[in-house]
Amino acid sequence: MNLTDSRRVAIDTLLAIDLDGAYANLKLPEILREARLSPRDAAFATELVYGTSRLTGRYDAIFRMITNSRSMGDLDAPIRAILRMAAHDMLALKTSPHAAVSQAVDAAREYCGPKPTGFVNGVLRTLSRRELSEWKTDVLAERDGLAHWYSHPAWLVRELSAALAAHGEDPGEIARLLVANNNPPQVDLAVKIGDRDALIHHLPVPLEKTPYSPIGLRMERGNPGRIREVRAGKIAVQDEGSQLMALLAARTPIDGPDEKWLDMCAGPGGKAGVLAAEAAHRGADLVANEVSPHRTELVRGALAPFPDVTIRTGDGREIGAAEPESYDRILLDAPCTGVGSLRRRPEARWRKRPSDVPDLTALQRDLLASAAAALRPGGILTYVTCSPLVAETLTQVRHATKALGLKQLSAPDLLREAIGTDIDLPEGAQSVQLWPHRHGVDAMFGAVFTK
Ligand SMILES: C[S@@+](CC[C@H](N)C(=O)[O-])C[C@H]1O[C@@H](n2cnc3c(N)ncnc32)[C@H](O)[C@@H]1O
Repeated sequence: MNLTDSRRVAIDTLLAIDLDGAYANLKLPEILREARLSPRDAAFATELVYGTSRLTGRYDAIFRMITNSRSMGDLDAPIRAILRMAAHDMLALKTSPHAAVSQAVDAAREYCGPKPTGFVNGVLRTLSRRELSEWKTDVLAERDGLAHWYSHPAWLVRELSAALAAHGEDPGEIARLLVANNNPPQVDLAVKIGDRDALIHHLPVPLEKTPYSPIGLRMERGNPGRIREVRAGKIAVQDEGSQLMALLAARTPIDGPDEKWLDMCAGPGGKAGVLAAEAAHRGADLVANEVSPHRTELVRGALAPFPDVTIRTGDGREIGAAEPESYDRILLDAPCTGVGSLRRRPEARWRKRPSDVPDLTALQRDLLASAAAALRPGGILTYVTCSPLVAETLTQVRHATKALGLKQLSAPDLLREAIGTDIDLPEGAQSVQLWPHRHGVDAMFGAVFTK
């Protein structure tokens, strides 16, 4: 049996991710376009790429056991990709060991010549002799076994456990969180223009209402691009957690005028779309600001149905000084590690470093100071991250109240009262921290302040 086209596509994509820092969601479609696979083979290649990328840490731990601690980094890149893919083929997709091993050996020969075929064959045969549950017991018993088995960097597991505890959750839930990070998310849609209850019956794919967001629809399967309203920008693909944060920013009641709104870090324009729809209903003017020119163009695309929004490129850190006390309502959806949305980006967790955090938290602090200065007294500032890490969330809230003198409002109460969302959150929490394993959404954080 020759190497199948779907496995060749998977190996090429895994190599590009490993060697060139490619993103699976961009590279795979490019390679699939050239390969012209049948829809079924394309789906198989997609599962191989995404599944292998998500569970790389688990498979590497098993290979270290089989090879007496030989590091995967010492192997040639194609052999690394082939072994990981074959492990996923066998252990997760339940391809027969005979077929999976023979495909891997063919692949090794095609990519690297005959020399490594014996090694690949031997390692995979050893892997196939034990059940998944037996490997699990052994890997979990290792130091950092939880991180290895659930395929996350060990530092990140420590940070996520600390975040669960700090946000009032049970840190014993960490394994459930890691499992949820390894499950591909459903597709959520936000209805920006139109009535969700009327639309749900007229759209060409089966949809349900999201459990928490009053503007959300959920698709378990299918291609949102088939929906005309999605192509027209009236409905947008957006995680339900992000929808809730945008609604929190838009609907928190305010004393006095409510006319000038700012989205300080708007790219690529997801939450700005929700804000624009709300601003249009309520006669407010929205400024959508973004530092990166390329991402400003994405905002322009996302806001095409809302021509009244002012879209501009600029550094949010300068707005406070340039436009002091000018805005009634500000959303600061801050640049962050993004470790709350690991479900979406299978390779992302391996690219984050603990050393990324201090630069980001410094930027977040500067943006918060600028937002606080740009807010008029009595205005509303909503601080959001797609990360639950303590340094990016609760530490920044403390900074906002202690150093910047902002007053925090209860975001859980506001979710209930202003958005009508009854969501299970820890008793006494003042901020909202959502979790994939608890709420089925990205781990978004939101805190609301006034000054
Ligand atoms: C978390 S993303 C925002 C996501 C967006 N609100 C949405 O819902 O689609 C953070 C954005 O902040 C931008 N950014 C980073 N530094 C900035 C700065 N100094 N001023 C303004 N925007 C900045 C990044 O380019 C990125 O687009």
